[in-house]
Amino acid sequence: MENIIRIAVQKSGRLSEDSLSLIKECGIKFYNGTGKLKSTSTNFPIEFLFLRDDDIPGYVADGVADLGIVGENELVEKNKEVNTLKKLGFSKCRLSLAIPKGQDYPGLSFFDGKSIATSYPKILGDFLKSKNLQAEIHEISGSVEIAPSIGLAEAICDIVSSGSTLMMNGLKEVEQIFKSEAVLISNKNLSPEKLSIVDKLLFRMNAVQTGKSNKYVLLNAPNHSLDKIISLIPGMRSPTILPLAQEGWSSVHSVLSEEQFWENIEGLRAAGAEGILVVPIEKMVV
Ligand SMILES: Nc1ncnc2c1ncn2[C@@H]1O[C@H](COP(=O)(O)OP(=O)(O)OP(=O)(O)O)[C@@H](O)[C@H]1O
Ligand SMILES: O=P(O)(O)OC[C@H]1O[C@H](OP(=O)(O)OP(=O)(O)O)[C@H](O)[C@@H]1O
Ligand SMILES: [Mg+2]
Repeated sequence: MENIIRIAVQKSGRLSEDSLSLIKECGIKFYNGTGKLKSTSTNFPIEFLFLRDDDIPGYVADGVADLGIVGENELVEKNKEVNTLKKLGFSKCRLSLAIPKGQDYPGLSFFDGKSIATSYPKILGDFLKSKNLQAEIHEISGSVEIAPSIGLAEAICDIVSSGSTLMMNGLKEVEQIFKSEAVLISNKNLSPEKLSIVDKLLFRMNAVQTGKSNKYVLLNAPNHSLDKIISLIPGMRSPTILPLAQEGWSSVHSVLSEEQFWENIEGLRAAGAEGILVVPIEKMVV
């Protein structure tokens, strides 16, 4: 079917919730009851396939799905020919080398001649090669952190986020070899009809992302400091200035990134701004 796109998302796991929230925030409605592996939106030409994340790059490369949401770690590991359309800013983690807590770590030479358990043999293999290290890679599909304690390997290479899984298993992180976040990928040969639907989806995703990274700021300021305040929070085109009922004061409305807000808050207060409100933005089209 040409007038509908198929997107592959993780069925259940670390990517699922944020992937589905993003799609819902784009105003796309669908049903995803437990156990249902396929679903069609009721208000956007998109069909969902709920899959294991390992299979998503391959399905998108083969054209079974037109789009997919997957971690960069899985994408690079599977080494499939797809386009990466967008970083999505969630499921941020890293792939790291870790060793038993009590071991001395002299640097990367530690791994020469050692055995390393991992679910990411390609990324690890490429890293070892780039450092001219010879190590034996033991590929296992999960619970990698257990490997050293059961004598399967002397070190591991696995996903780390907070580091608590490593700590609970008596390991310490010694090298970060890859940084990852969720990305939107697409098949390389989409028809013009499908590309036009993908463009509409990207437009919505950009509006959601831009909205999230910006804030709507309202404050009261004495009129004599308006020039200073406008220079600190210039906004999209320029701030809105409305007179307050009290003579000599104005309300200033502007849009700025959260970082800009924190960078400028002292300056705003020093210029006499008060009653400062910071409001989240749901969608923003620039
Ligand atoms: N602790 C974490 N914090 C943040 N992101 C993570 C974390 N663990 C994994 N991820 C990211 O989420 C992706 C999916 O992780 P998950 O643990 O759900 O995978 P899985 O167990 O292989 O799932 P599946 O059953 O779909 O194969 C990973 O490939 C990685 O990109
Ligand atoms: O540094 P941390 O915050 O502890 O996160 C890292 C852990 O998270 C992931 O597993 P997950 O909990 O998703 O379970 P899984 O083994 O089922 O993939 C990953 O495989 C690590 O084991
Ligand atoms: Mg998986």
